[in-house]
Amino acid sequence: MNNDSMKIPQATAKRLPLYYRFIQNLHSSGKQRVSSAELSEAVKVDSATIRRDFSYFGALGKKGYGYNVSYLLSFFRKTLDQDEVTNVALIGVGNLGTAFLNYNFLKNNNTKIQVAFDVEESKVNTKIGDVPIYHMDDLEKTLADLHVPVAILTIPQTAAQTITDRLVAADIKGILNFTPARLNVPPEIRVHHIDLAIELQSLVYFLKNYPD
Ligand SMILES: NC(=O)c1ccc[n+]([C@@H]2O[C@H](COP(=O)([O-])OP(=O)(O)OC[C@H]3O[C@@H](n4cnc5c(N)ncnc54)[C@H](O)[C@@H]3O)[C@@H](O)[C@H]2O)c1
Repeated sequence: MNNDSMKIPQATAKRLPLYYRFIQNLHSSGKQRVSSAELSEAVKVDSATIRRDFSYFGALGKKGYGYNVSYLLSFFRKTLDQDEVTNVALIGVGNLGTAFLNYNFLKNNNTKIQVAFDVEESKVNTKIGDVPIYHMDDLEKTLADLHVPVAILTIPQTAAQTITDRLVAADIKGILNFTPARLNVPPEIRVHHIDLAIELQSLVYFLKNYPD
C-alpha cells in the first residue's frame, strides 16, 4: 500500500482487494460506471459501507450516476501496488500447503509464493507448480536472498511459535497463519490468523441462532 492509504481505516483497507477484483471485471467488460447498489450486490457489502469506504479515498459518487469505473480502477491499482509483486514464502508443504502451492493466488497479480520450506527430506529439492521447496535449514539465507516480506504458515501447531520467531529474526513483516496457534510477535509484525475451524463453528452457530 502507498502512503496515502495510511489514513484509510483497517476495515476499509481489508475490503479494497474485494472491490478491486470486481472493478477489474467491470472494466474488462467495458462498463464505465457503477452504482453503490450494484457494487453492494456483487461484493455482498452493504451500500452505506461502500459509500463510506469510497469517501475515504475521494471517490464521491453522484446520485443517479454512481462511480466512474476507470477512476476506481486507477485508484485501486495505485493503492494496492498491483505493478509490484510481493514475494511470499510458504512454510509446511503438507495437505493445506500443497493446495496453496497449486493454487498460488494466480489471480492476484501482485502476490506470488516464490519459495516453500519443509523438514521432510522427500519433499526438499522438489517443486510444486513452479515453486521450489527448500529445507528449513536454508530458511534464513533463502529469505534474505529473495527479499521475502510475507510468510504463510501451514505447519503443525506445535512448530508454529518456534518458526515464527525465526521468521521475525529473518525480517519477515507479515504472517498469514493457518495454524490454530496464537502467535507472539513484536508489535511491528502483522499477523493475520485464519482459523478455519472457528470460522466453520461460527457459521453453524449463526445458522442455528439467527435462522433468518
Ligand atoms: N488441512 C486442512 O484442511 C487444515 C484446515 C485448517 C487448518 N489447518 C492447519 O494447517 C496446518 C497444516 O495442516 P495440514 O493438514 O496441511 O498438515 P500436514 O501434516 O499435512 O502438513 C504439515 C507439513 O508441515 C511440515 N512440517 C512439520 N514440522 C515442520 C517444521 N518444523 N518446519 C517446517 N515444516 C514442518 C510437515 O513435514 C508437513 O509437510 C495445521 O496447523 C492445521 O491445524 C489445516
